[in-house]
Amino acid sequence: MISVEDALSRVFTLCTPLEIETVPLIEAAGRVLAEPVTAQRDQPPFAGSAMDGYGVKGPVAVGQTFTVIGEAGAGNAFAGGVAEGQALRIFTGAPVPEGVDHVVIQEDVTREGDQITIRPELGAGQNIRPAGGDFRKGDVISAPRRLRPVDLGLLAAMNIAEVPVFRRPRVALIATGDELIMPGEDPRPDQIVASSVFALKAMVEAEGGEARVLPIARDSVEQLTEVLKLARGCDVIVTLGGASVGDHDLVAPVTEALGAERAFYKIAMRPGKPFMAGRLFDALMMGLPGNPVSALVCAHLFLLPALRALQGLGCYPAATQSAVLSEPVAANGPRSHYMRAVLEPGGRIRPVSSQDSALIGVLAGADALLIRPQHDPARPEGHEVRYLPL
Ligand SMILES: Nc1nc2c(c(=O)[nH]1)N[C@H]1C(S)=C(S)[C@@H](COP(=O)(O)OP(=O)(O)OC[C@H]3O[C@@H](n4cnc5c(N)ncnc54)[C@H](O)[C@@H]3O)O[C@H]1N2
Ligand code: MOO
Repeated sequence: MISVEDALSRVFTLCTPLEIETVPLIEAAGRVLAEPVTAQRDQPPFAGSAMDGYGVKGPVAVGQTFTVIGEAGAGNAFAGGVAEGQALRIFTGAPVPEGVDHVVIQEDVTREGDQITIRPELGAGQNIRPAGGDFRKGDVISAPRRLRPVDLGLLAAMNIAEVPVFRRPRVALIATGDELIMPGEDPRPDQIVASSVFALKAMVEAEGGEARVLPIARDSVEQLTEVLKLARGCDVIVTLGGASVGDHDLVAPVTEALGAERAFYKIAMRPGKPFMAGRLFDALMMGLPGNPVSALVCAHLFLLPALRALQGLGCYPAATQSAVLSEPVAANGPRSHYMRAVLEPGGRIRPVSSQDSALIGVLAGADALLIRPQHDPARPEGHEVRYLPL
């Protein structure tokens, strides 16, 4: 058995960033920017009013009067200039014309006809946003970068209509087992519902991948072979179950017969020991254990980091955080343990009582995986530990 760290670095050797494609900005949410892009204009592109009021030449004093000579609004610039003693009725977002260096908010003036008088409440601000105060033409957005909603807004403001992004990884998901049915079917007493594939599909999509759920492969060499062949053309092939040593655990022999090169099998971790990875049909192949918690823990630790690497985000383990134990934990054995745990107020963490890897209900009730390193000794309440947020 190899360590989680060793397994992950071997997974990364199987990951090369996918090719770059150009997509319209409107479709770029969550994609990974592949090349730096530069702003096409200054923002704001002109010095503009930050308030509704009157543009004048300062300094401005209480009691001073001005004659209103025109109006400027957002998208409707005032063509002329403003001289001393003159005022321009101006609205938020309007360009400030030549001669105006101060916008007095309308609450601070009294207006009669075309005359305004500055009231005693006069505030201190100039209320003018300088040109380029947000960003300048040529400013660079660096890559790689996962595009968040605010990044799309920024790119739009920079007048960038399409962006270079890494192609989405295509991920085939194959549940295996004679006992499995799909949700909504009428199960026999000895059958169970294929559950983890639904969670995995959502995880893959949340990480920017395109998930293809293939038909359930029954426990026969022919069936599993047929379904695996449907995964040709995908970047990642994920099987669920059939990874262990039982007579019906066919993933290793069948993928090998199809030409898979296995990078490793069995990890010193709990749950998830029978995890395997390698290459099949030019794709990254991952054989996840069947127990739902084992499958999903392996996906957090290996599949999601691999999807990030394929999208050009580099080779990094899943991000962890720290908390303190709210109760003591016993010594850990030779496999690192990813304990289902709940986070509590005050930065504390508590492992739940049942750690059976078949219990998806327990995993759904947890919000963290508390990480116990291999051979970690017993730890008291208050000890600082690392965890993976779920
Ligand atoms: N003699 C040994 N037996 C087992 C070992 C071992 O080292 N020696 N390892 C155990 C560990 S640890 C795990 S984890 C499991 C993993 O086994 P498989 O990957 O072969 O998984 P299956 O046997 O196919 O299924 C296990 C369990 O999970 C259920 N399952 C399968 N697929 C799904 C799915 N898509 N959704 C929901 N549930 C699923 C399946 O019905 C079984 O109950 O092996 C141990 N055995
Ligand atoms: O590795 Mo198994 O995943 O402990 O149940």
